[in-house]
Amino acid sequence: MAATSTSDGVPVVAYLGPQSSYTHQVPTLFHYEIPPWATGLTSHEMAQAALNYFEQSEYNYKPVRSIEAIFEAVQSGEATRGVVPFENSTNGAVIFTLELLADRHAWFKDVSVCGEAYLDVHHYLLGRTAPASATDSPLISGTSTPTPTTPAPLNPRTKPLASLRHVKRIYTHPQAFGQCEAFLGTYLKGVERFEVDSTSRAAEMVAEDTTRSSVAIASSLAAEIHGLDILGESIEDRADNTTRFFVIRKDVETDDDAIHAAATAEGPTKSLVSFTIDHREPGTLASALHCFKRYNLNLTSLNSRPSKLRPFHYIFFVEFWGSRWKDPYKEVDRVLEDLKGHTQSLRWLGSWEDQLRMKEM
Ligand SMILES: O=C(O)C(=O)C[C@]1(C(=O)O)C=C[C@@H](O)C=C1
Repeated sequence: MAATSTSDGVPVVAYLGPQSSYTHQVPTLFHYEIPPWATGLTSHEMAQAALNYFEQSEYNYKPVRSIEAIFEAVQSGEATRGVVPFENSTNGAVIFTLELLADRHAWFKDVSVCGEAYLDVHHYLLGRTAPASATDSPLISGTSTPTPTTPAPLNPRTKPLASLRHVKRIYTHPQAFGQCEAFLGTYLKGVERFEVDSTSRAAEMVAEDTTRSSVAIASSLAAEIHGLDILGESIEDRADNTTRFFVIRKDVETDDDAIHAAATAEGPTKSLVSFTIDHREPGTLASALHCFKRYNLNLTSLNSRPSKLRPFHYIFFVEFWGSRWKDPYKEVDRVLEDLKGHTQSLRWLGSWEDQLRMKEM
């Protein structure tokens, strides 16, 4: 990772703490790609190896409390890079990150996206096994019963590994709840849910719960770190559950080395922009999007958040093929120029190597 250094000369990477969150397990924390020592390891083995690797590595890893704190650490210069979740293949966009990228008050005006990473996410149900009297009761069947409101309920992919009858509270990150609905709806229906800042924080809280009646949805690594029992494994709704993370940094526009590296890199690229439009006129959004078609720049994602300028007015986020730093035919340059004529506000939010297309090469 080419990085400017912090005052002691060691680059700092901010992630969602405490240790063992999924942002902590992103391979990007090493070199933007899976390191050679991790080839062939399962994600759990890789995460374990990663923790050991952190000790001797040339980066300082800084766990922070929230996604917002990752942006703050990068904007203030406290961290050289930050790793934030952007979207999940089952549960969609991570709105906390979109909200921060919307940056309505220009608090993070120097922050941009400089990389991405995809991580297979397998969730575990962590807690304490039930006292003997409760474990005596049989486990429930594992098939959801159709009801008038849910005529075709999702069936979970796995069964609990132990009785869950003693469970009174479930803790996790809101994104993880959305990825495990079938398991929760079948085995923990009606149990009170508490949203916390990260899956690893959820595991930490459950480990501190002396009543032993709460559970966390977190990684297998979190079970190990917090000494929790695994009450369910691979409880995500879909086996192909994947989260895409962004790597963020500050001041790329004045980093000649980074720009040179991006300009000479061979892989496919992607960029992200945000804009607002006056969408009271028919066709304004279509005209803005048509700019990308004019320069043959494929769109890969479209998101929106309320602009908060007036009700039902939006900030749109558009991701597309191409890089501001590797733009021999000036398509990205020209699309950014053309967009100015179709938007009220416009911000380029980064260009980076497209890891999805890299895998296909
Ligand atoms: O809580 C964590 O462990 C995170 O890294 C956050 C996060 C997310 O926000 O998407 C990351 C991956 C999973 O999709 C669930 C939670």
